[in-house]
Amino acid sequence: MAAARRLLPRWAASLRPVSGDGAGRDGAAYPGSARSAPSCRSSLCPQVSTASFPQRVKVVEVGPRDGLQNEQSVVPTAVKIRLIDMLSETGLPVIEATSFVSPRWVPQMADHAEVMQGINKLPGVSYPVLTPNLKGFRAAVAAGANEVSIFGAASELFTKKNINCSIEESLERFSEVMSAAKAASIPVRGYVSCVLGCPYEGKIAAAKVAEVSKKMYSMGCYEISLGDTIGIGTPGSMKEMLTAVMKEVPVGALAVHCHDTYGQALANILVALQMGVSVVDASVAGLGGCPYAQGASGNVATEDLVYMLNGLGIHTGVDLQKLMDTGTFICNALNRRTNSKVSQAACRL
Ligand SMILES: CC(C)(COP(=O)([O-])OP(=O)([O-])OC[C@H]1O[C@@H](n2cnc3c(N)ncnc32)[C@H](O)[C@@H]1OP(=O)([O-])[O-])[C@@H](O)C(=O)NCCC(=O)NCCSC(=O)C[C@@](C)(O)CC(=O)[O-]
Repeated sequence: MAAARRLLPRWAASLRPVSGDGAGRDGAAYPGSARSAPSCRSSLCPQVSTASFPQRVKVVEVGPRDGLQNEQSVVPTAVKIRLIDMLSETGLPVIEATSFVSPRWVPQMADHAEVMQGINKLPGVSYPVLTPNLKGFRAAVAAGANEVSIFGAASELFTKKNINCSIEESLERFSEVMSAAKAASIPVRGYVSCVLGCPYEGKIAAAKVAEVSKKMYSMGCYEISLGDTIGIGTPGSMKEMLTAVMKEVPVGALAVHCHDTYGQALANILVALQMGVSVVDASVAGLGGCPYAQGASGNVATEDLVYMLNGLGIHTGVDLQKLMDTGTFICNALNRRTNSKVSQAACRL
């Protein structure tokens, strides 16, 4: 594997995976204020062996980008800024803020510069943005971005629909972004979409996912986020795919990004955790989808992910109650019901 230098964001050192035997886990369920956050009553929890789980998980919040990019009506910039500012107060270490893509392709993200300039960036929190090419990268840096993500896919047809080029061409564009990012000392995250299935090609071979992931990692991405874009995977296909990818990319550099279309997201994440993955993407209130994967529902709700991790005694640093309040804020602003089962239950109980 090529030894490209990877620029790590500031928070990386404290959140690298710790393959654990369970000893020394602090068990602090809700760092900060727990207030009325729902607790995992042991009588209701399945008897899961936590022996192979990481002690800490870095939760990457993608709601402001992955969530809002798919909204039909225009979300006011002020609402996006408020959402990000509220998320910043929850203890999340990474909040994907927006994307510097063509406004003709994704009109919902056209206010990317205003969002980046309007948010209150807290120390210790990273606010990455998507940049598909050099043009997007330059605009992102001009708007104050200090971390970016490039986004490819393991499917030719999805790549064409999403960023209008082949996989090979996308990698060429990404290498231009990588060079510019390296010169500017900006860390780059890499997404690989359609890792468990494609809306246009159907099943995607795990070997293809491993190949694209390896190429993006070899370019210097510090982390590869494996996207089940249409949420079609199961714990079985997740295990098969991760087994292939982990032969090419160290598990410490992998994240999972699970949409919940088929209701499999948490189960798939659990398998990934058992296999040593310690970075998980999620979207507050389960907002979102992908404009180029019709019918795909949002990412796993961040509230549900944090609830599950709390129940496993895995540290995230995220305040679940503040997260639920943020979910309520954005759902009210969008006039929609939350997709978070935890928030729904908390309202009923
Ligand atoms: C990549 C392009 C731009 C190629 O689009 P293209 O049309 O092939 O680009 P082009 O280079 O031929 O340029 C055409 C026009 O776009 C402009 N342009 C070119 N680049 C940019 C830019 N960066 N920002 C703003 N404008 C740009 C460029 O200047 C030109 O403007 P014109 O001269 O016609 O006025 C386009 O396909 C695009 O913007 N796609 C957006 C894709 C997208 O945002 N998809 C959703 C995110 S991916 C996702 O959700 C999956 C993920 C990450 O969550 C993981 C998962 O779930 O699997």
